[in-house]
Amino acid sequence: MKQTFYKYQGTGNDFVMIDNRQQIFDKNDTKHVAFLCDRRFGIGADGLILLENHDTLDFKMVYYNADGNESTMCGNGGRCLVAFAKQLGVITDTCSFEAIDGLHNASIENGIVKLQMQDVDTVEKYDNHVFLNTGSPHHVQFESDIEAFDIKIKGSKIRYGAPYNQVGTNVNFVKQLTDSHFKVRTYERGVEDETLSCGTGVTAVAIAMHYIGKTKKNHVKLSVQGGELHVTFDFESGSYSNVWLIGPASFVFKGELV
Ligand SMILES: N[C@H](CCC[C@H](N)C(=O)O)C(=O)O
Repeated sequence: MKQTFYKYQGTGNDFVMIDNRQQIFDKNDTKHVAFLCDRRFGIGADGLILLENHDTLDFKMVYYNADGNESTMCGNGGRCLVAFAKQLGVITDTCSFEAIDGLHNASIENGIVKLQMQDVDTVEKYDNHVFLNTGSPHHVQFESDIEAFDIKIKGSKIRYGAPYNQVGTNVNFVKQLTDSHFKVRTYERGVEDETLSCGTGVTAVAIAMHYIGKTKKNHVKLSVQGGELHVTFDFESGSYSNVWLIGPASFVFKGELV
């Protein structure tokens, strides 16, 4: 049976997108998801996203990492899914959808998607890093040689090491550029390599930098390998709310596998 696949990318974090409102995709076939994401034998992507119907909201998001396993929230994927839903005519310029971490509001204008992320009430500050969950788990630490260090070696060591171990975490390396602008490179769990951008990752970095006092701003710019993202938030009595991830989401390709 012919299946139509789309590809989108958000600041270089790329995804195979499937309109699964008819529920025809086999969600348990991990090998098939990994094949579709394979950059040599398949279509190639950091992850795969299903758009599904929802009883009360505009749609539902199901996210898989490139390793074929369903995973936690993908911020760039969520932004791309909003653009995909608009292309399909499921929405016009605003929407609300359900993802694995709950409800998300979003808007799209001129290819820029604003995605509301979950509130963050807990930020763990350690001597040399910060850990928090922005819909996916994120380890955040400074890296002075951010252009030239070996992210795959350093990132996988942290991702698989204690206390994260097999379940793991995403690992974000940060360099401060100004009082509200940071460079970020991310080693992503489930891709097991650097991605050109990580949406929940830059959201974690923005909040972590504010939490440890490296920025006093509540609008932070993050420069990633694949472009630029913005994160805005409110901070009150130790909690972060009204958190928004803002950036471009672009259609790349539509095709069929027979
Ligand atoms: N690899 C992540 C999920 C995707 C996160 C990233 N692509 C984003 O944009 O947030 C994890 O398994 O925790």
